[in-house]
Formats: sequence, C-alpha cells, structure tokens
Amino acid sequence: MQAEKEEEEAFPEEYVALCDFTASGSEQLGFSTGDKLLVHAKPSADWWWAELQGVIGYVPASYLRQDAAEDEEDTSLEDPWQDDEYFGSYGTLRLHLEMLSDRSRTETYRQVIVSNSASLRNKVVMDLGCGTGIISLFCAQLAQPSVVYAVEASSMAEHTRQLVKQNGCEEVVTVLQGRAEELELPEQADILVSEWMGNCLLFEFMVESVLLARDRWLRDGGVMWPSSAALTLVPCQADSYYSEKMAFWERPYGLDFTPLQPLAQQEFFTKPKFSHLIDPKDCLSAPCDVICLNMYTVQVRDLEEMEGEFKFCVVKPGVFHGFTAWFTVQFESLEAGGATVELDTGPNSDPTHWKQTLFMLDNPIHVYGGDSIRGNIVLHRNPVWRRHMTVTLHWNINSSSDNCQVGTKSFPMWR
Ligand SMILES: N=C(N)NCC[C@H]1O[C@@H](n2cnc3c(N)ncnc32)[C@H](O)[C@@H]1O
Repeated sequence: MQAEKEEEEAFPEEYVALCDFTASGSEQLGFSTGDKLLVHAKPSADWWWAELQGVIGYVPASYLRQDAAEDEEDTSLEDPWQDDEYFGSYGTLRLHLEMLSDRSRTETYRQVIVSNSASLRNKVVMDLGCGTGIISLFCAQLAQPSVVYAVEASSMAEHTRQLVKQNGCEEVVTVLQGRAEELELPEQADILVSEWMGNCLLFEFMVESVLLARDRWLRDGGVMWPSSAALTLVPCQADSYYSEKMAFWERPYGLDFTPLQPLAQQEFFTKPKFSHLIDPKDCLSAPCDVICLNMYTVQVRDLEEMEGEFKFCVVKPGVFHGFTAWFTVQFESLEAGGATVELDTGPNSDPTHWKQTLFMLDNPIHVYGGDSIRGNIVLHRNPVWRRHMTVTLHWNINSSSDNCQVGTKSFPMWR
C-alpha cells in the first residue's frame, strides 16, 4: 500500500523529448525534440502514458530523458554514440586480443590480401578502424600497395604507429588517428577495407562510418571489402540454455521455485544472448539469409529499419526454443572473374569470437517435421542510442498436427 501511495505521489514526472516522434495511432502522442512532457504512468518499460499541452497519449520511453529539476545543474545530453565509452573500450588490448585471437576472422582477411596481392600493387588502401593495424600490416607485408591509410579513432592508434615501425612498414602504412568520417585523407582510395561487423552483424553500427567513408573517400569504381554482407537466421532448439535458466526453478533441492519463472523469463529471455554457440543438430530447418547488404549501394538511411522475410520448413520433430542469428561477409576479387572470399560465422564454420546470437521465445513450442515457420525479422535502429537497435521477430507456425500458432517478440540490443 505504502509503495503504491509513494508511486502515485511520484507522478507526474517531467521528461524532455530527445528526438521527434510521429504518432501512428489515435492512442499515441506525437512530439518534437525538446518538448517537455508530463509522464503520468509507466504501464510498461517501452510505452508510457504522457501529456503534452493538455493532450494525452502513449509515448515511446526510449525517446525521453528525465528532465533535471530547475534548480539542479542541467546534465548535458549523453552522446548518442557513446563515443567515450566505445572508443575507450578499444583503447585497451582486451578487445583487440579477442579479435586477433579469432583465427577464422583474421586469416580470412589475410587470405583476401594474399589472393589479391598482384592487383593491390600501387593501389591506395584505406583500412577503416584498423585497431592494431593487422590488416594494414598484411597489405604492406604480402602485397605492394602504394600507400595504406590506417585509420583508428581510439588511443590504440599511438601503439599502432609503433607496430608499423617495429615491422618495417612505415614506408607504406600511414596511421591516422580520428573518426574516419571526420578526418581528412590526403587522397581518394582505390580500396576501402574494414572489419566493422558487430554481433548480429550490425550492433555498434560501425557500418555507418564505413558508408560515410565510402561516399567521401572511395574513388569511383573503387572496391569495398567486405563487398556484401548477409544476416542469417534459423529456428532452433536451445534445451541446455532453457534448462539452465528456466527449468532450473522447477525443483531446486526438492523445492518448488516456479513462482520465480516469470522473473527468469524477464531477466534471461528479454534480451538476445550474445556469444551463443549453437550445435548444428539444434537447427530445426535449413537457415535463411534474411537481410542482405550490398556495400556499394546500401545507404545510411537504410540502416534505420531493415526487414527480412523468412519461411522455414521444419526437418525434424523438436522443441522450438527460439531463433539463432549469425552473419557472412563476402570479399569480391580485384580481378574480374577471380574467386570471392567469404567469412562465415555460422555453426558449420570454425567458431569466431562473435559466435552466434540467440533469441529465446517466452515459451517453447513443440514442432514436427513438415511444419512451416513463416514470418519476418525487423531490425529497428534506436533513434536515440545510435549504436543500438531492437530486433523484432514475427512468426506463424503451420503444423499439420496442431492449428497454426502466431507469435511476436521484440528484443532490445541493448537500449
Ligand atoms: N565490431 C568491430 N569490428 N569493431 C572494430 C572496431 C575498431 O574500429 C575502430 N573504429 C570504429 N569506428 C571507427 C570510426 N568511425 N573511425 C575510426 N575508427 C573506428 C574502433 O576503435 C576499433 O578499433
């Protein structure tokens, strides 16, 4: 009782709009950046009941920031790119060690350089987000480009310069510290190479920087490495994960802890699980490429909302616990007709540091051979936190043994 009373007293709360929102329905309330809204209730984490100039409606919580009280100093708007935290994390060795230790990833980039070494002669290369400079050093060591501009925004750049000198590549490799989309390159590049992929392909949205650099620094007819990318999805079993996080509460030490299962679902199954290693036998159907990016034509505005359809035919009876996603990227040859090199981060290739991403349904569903699982996936980029997105899955199960089941679930990654 006391808590409810305190809660009522807390409302209304003053919030300020971080960006424009256009209502899509009579029950929603549209607003513009900077509007001050009065929040009267927070019925869910994502949608709040708010008022603006006497009009009431639902508003998306992620678009709002609590408004500092008049007498408190105004906290500056947090950087939507969270650059301090992001580039701070790349200023230490931990993530670079993880990426360099990923032999599948790193050897693929080396193979791209080796198999194109002749065509790289006298070319201008831009290595965007070079980190420790491994790709640039491969270029200088295994081919004869005229110059490689190794661009790195984090403080790692100082050490990268040292590695370039240490390996006798300073004649070819020039390290430029700064954000690629902000710094000046001395000339256009013939090849823009980058290892930009994040979990679920797009998390971190470093790809935006690659596209901006493409539009500004890649000469007409220049080559993008990767040239294309695909997000792949499969319906799957995840029995061990389900047992570990959900079934566990059924009979721990002979006691019934099932009242905690709704909490477990909220805590463990609301967000995607990164670094999931799916066993190929847990795939319930053949995988499907649901989103494909052509790195020459995709535009930054396309990244706001990407949608892909899928239709899976279940190949064996099992428990449909969720979907697993991974990605592949392709590197076209510099020579006409030359072989394309591919990096596949899926369950049938050598594991990479990304592994796969698991999206758990709230409740597992029994499926049988011949059932179809149709639907779509929507990647909705966070309008405020620009390195984040929400992944929404809609599915429709047609089963001979059961009437069709329809479901949908949205997974914040992370805000
Ligand atoms: N998911 C990944 N492939 N992350 C690799 C990111 C590497 O690129 C660097 N990086 C990311 N974005 C940028 C940018 N816009 N400009 C320069 N370096 C960048 C980052 O500091 C790290 O060394």
